[in-house]
Amino acid sequence: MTVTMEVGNDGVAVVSISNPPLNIINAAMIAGLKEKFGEATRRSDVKAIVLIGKGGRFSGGFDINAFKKPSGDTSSDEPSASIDLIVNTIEDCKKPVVAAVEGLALGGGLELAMGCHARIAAPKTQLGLPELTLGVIPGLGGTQRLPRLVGVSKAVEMMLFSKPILSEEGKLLGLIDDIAPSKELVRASRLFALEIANRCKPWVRSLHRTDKIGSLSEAQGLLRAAREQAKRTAPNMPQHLACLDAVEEGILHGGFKGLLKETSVSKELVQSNTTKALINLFFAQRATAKVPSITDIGLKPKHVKKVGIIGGGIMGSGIATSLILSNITVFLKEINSEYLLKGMKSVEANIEGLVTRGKVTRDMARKALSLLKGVSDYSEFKELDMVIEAVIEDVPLKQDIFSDLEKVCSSHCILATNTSTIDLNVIGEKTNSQDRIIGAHFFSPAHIMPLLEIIQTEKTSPQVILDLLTVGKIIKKVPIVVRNCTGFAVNRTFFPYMQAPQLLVHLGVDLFRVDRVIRNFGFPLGPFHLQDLGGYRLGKAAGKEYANAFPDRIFRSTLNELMLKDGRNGKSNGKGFYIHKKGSKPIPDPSVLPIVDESRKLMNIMPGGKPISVTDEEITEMVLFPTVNEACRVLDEGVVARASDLDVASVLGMSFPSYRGGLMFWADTVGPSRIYSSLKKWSEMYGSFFKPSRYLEERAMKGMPLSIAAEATPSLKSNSKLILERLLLSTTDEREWLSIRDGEIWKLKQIDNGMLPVLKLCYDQMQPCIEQCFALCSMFPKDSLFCSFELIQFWMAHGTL
Ligand SMILES: C[C@H](O)CC(=O)SCCNC(=O)CCNC(=O)[C@H](O)C(C)(C)COP(=O)(O)OP(=O)(O)OC[C@H]1O[C@@H](n2cnc3c(N)ncnc32)[C@H](O)[C@@H]1OP(=O)(O)O
Repeated sequence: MTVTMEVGNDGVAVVSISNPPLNIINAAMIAGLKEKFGEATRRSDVKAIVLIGKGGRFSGGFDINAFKKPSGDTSSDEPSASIDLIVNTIEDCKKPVVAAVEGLALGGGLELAMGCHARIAAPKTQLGLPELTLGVIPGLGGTQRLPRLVGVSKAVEMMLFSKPILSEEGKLLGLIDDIAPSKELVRASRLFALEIANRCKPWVRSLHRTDKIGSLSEAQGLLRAAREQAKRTAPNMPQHLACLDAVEEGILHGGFKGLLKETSVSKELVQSNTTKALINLFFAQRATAKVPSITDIGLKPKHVKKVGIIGGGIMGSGIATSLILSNITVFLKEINSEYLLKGMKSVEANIEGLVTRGKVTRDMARKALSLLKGVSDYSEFKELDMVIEAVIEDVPLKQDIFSDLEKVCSSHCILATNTSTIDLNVIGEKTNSQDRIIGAHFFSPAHIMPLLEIIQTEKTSPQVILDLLTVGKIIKKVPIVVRNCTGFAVNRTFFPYMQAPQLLVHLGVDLFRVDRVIRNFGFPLGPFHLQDLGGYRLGKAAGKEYANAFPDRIFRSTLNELMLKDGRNGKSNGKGFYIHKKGSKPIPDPSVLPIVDESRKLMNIMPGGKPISVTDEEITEMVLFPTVNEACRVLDEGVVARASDLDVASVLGMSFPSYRGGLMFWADTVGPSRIYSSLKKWSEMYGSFFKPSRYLEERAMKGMPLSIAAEATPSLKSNSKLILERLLLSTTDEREWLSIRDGEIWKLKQIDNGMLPVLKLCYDQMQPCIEQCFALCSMFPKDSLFCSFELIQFWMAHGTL
């Protein structure tokens, strides 16, 4: 990480920031910038300054790692930077400063540029303030300068939706002063800066501008409407309203007061659980791209240009839509011309829907549809790079298709299936191509849902996995690579989520209450409503698979069968637990209650024949703790590489509320021991459905978080910082941890399910002791990685073991 300065003969100092790959801003960079700007201001040969980001990307913003401070630590580098760096050093600089912006300027990156007196951008540069997606607000003056540069309405839209714009739009809005081709960018910026110095161009301090704010009543009207919208669309995200408050403060009392408000609000938000949860998701999502033994072994991804899709139903047409929108040619195959036409029309309707919602332009839609070819035989399949089978969940049918594909496709063609439950080894049983068979499990609707579950068998080749991962990235999905098992990672983890509500209802709880409670937790729909969407035929087929695979923990409900017998198949025929009418919101259907009663009688599991009495909190826990329990098994069996993959999968695949950080992150905030003891109690009361898994029991007994993967422990040997993080310190009555944050060691105590810092220690002093401790621990089995805090303190005091 460096900040350098070069002064040219023209008297322009070019200050460059470099912190590859994204020039992320941190404390060292802030110090470097202050130093170079100080030098440039002092030097008499410098007339003007140009600020650039090295490596073709101006800056991805402030270092998000700095937001991961332990609770209670209110120090932060960013607030002081807002005044010290952006106002005092850059905006109030005695020499004009021009930002030469290329590639991207996001968050703190754009805020840095907005502090300059002008901005020249390369074409197609992304400009945005995405901080709200992380639970914080722009903290380097963005809430004040963006409204002053582009107007309140556009600024609020850009911040609340966290959607970047391109430099071309930025120029129209006044955020960018000029556009110059990448090669000319620095030269154009130098000239612009000199023109300001020579007073040929205005010297603008954007914090002082008011011309774009409009009248007070107009601005307040806009903010009122934005607040109403934020309350509706982001009810559990405090940062949305906080951001609007900061904007309003600046409008009412001036930009500088606005900055102070922004700073104080930022400090508070950084401590919030929402921020911690969203930051967990940010890093979890990035981690999914790194697959051990796949992405780290030097393979190069193959270019996938032509893909065949077999089946033009909801899934097939959704997948086709995703691919053609990313410039991949699709051959959609159906068994006859009638079904083919239906499939093609479905793709067109998907694209039209995206155009209507402003997600895709007419031009993009036309181009995408030109890449879609309908076929009813395999004659074009020889040329394909990949085929994705998306037919109904019928084992013999899928086996026949794969056997045909092996014959008609070239030997390098990837053979993927979109099955959501069936074992891939069974699907490929009639072929000799197991090395190129892979699961590509999309979530419905496939052109909208962002998750792609990639399933590898023990025979799938790493190249094939890498190629599908790359396709996933190209079509803008978040791919998680998982191992083959019934239901794979996502559906398997969530099958108890669909079953527990059924069990609760048979214990006498009202089904609509269950849905309401789960919605209040943050899911967009309750589990019964979700079952309506999937349909009861699909539910029955999937239920059979789980009953075969996991007979020890299945709840065999009669309700599904009775629903089908009553002619209810959920949304598809308008009748389920809810009444579904086109164009109106589904409403609870009271006529389903006698069916529920009949099922209750048949199952007869209410203790003493009487409905149980449970609180809303217990309902949430009885639905979600079994889900966490299954996630523990998925983790324990190595179906996913790390717990954070399940956080991403739960949010993107199952709509688990993002502000809770994902299933495993949330489970760790609840605490494994609480989850374990509740499940144990319920398993004694209501049976083996609730029986705690071995993994959960182990973690609960050791007081360890669920999200530390078991296989992570041996690799700790090579990284003493990580060792420290993982060293669980057991004392007589509390759980205590050591944690390293920004080079400092914190002793944390578990209080009210949260980890609070109670002591700061010196890392350098502690390090040799920890290494000795680890050397000692490594002589024992993995499970004995425990040592007491008192013992470490003793070593520290005596300097030896
Ligand atoms: C005070 C301020 O107002 C507060 C802020 O500035 S908060 C930060 C605002 N900025 C953002 O939210 C941008 C976050 N980053 C992104 O969205 C994407 O990284 C991007 C669109 C910029 C680039 O995407 P892409 O090219 O796919 O690169 P991506 O793999 O995501 O990132 C590369 C590496 O940089 C890291 N990174 C990206 N942005 C980061 C940030 N702001 N802080 C710390 N690390 C960051 C990623 O974790 C990844 O690290 P890894 O290689 O160790 O996994």
